[in-house]
Amino acid sequence: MGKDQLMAPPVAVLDQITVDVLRLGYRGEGVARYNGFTVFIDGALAGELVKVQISKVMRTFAVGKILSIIRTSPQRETPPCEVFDLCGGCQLQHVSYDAQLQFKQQTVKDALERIGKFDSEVVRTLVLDTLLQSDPWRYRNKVSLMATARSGRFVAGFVEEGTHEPIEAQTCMIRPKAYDELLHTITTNFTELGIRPYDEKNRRGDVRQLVIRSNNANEVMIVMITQGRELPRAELFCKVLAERMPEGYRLVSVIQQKHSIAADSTEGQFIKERVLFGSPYMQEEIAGLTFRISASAFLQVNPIQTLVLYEKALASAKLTKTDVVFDLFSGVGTLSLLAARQAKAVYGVESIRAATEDATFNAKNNGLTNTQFLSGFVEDIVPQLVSDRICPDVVLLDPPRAGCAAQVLTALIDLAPQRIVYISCNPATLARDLRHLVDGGYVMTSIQPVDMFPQTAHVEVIASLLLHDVAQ
Ligand SMILES: C[S@@+](CC[C@H](N)C(=O)[O-])C[C@H]1O[C@@H](n2cnc3c(N)ncnc32)[C@H](O)[C@@H]1O
Repeated sequence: MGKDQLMAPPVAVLDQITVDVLRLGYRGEGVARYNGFTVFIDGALAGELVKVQISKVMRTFAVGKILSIIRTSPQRETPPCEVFDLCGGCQLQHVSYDAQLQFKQQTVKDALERIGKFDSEVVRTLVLDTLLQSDPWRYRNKVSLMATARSGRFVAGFVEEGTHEPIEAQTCMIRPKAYDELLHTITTNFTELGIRPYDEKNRRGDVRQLVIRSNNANEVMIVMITQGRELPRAELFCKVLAERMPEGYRLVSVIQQKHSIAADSTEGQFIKERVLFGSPYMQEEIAGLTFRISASAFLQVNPIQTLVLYEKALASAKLTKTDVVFDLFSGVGTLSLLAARQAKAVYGVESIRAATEDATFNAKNNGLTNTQFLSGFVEDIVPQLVSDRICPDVVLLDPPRAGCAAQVLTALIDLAPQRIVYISCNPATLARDLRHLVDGGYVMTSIQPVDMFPQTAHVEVIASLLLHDVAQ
């Protein structure tokens, strides 16, 4: 049992205390100690002295709100976004960009030491500086917005932290400026045509979530996640929207994704998709290849940093024309096809069927004949590949935040590829999985944080590993 768990909390709700902020926590919140007890303070920066009012007390920590900043950090900046304090989208707009990059590097180091139990000296030498984005604003090519009704108007926005409540804002500093006008057009159009937001309380209405995606050519896909029924006047909605696109933008696709929403849950379950306008896909150009992307398929959301991420990952993979590659969690085959240009053969594995179909199409469309994409869970497909005696020289891994299942890592250790390049969006699960691989005979050669999500506390990491025998 930790020391904190043994002591009675030295603070109560509404107490006012003054504390030195020691560091940022992994969500970007300030972390302080008060009489040996941990206090988390949103918006406080390391090195600041802050007066705080306690808002919540738990057994091992308390949460406080800043009343005043007595000593201000030189890293503090004025957030340009008017709703920064409310919105759950960004956590670090109040931190200078240099300090954001350092914070992300430190988050990765902390996870490797704390969760992976790696030696601090090893971590210090392996974890490189975070790769920056030269213009760290308005980078997203996709936003997912919650819908609600306010005073008879249709409203859609990022949600307030810890709630399902969308925030109304004139603009958002991490999406393209043209999305402001586009969103205004969509929501006005919805209101005028009687397309209603889904109401969680009485379980009525249509659109629960609105997804806007665009590509390098400013072509736009709109996805409406709705409950079961057909959308009223959908055809007219699409026609008006296509006519009123922001200058330089073109509507290429409007999709309704129907979800059932169970009576005892707010979670929806995907039922089927209906193309209301244009194509079921959008296109994107990445490093000289063209990709088609279905509405339900994953694509990296920061196109500029995606190039940096893939270039670094492939440089670490050191592919040659004799290498057989597994690209696990392959999405629409972006990394697989880039790898296929340098390797003998690439096997991609992806659980979303539409994404796997996109990947197969993309390979053919780009004239790459040395790839095969398998639809299913990595946990099921990797053993099948093993039983077919297909052994990789190199494995690329890019799982979701949960990381890799232990059985997948164990299977990879048995397969013993010479190199593993693990791309992760969650340092905690990465650290856990690296420990598994290192205990299984791999040596970490570099850990490269990449800033894919400026202004947020999220960090992407490329971990490169060599089989121990090769590393010797
Ligand atoms: C972080 S994305 C990476 C996709 C791709 N590498 C890219 O850069 O676009 C993770 C992908 O893994 C898929 N996925 C999630 N869990 C999976 C599993 N257990 N087996 C196979 N694919 C899975 C998701 O659908 C998603 O496409």
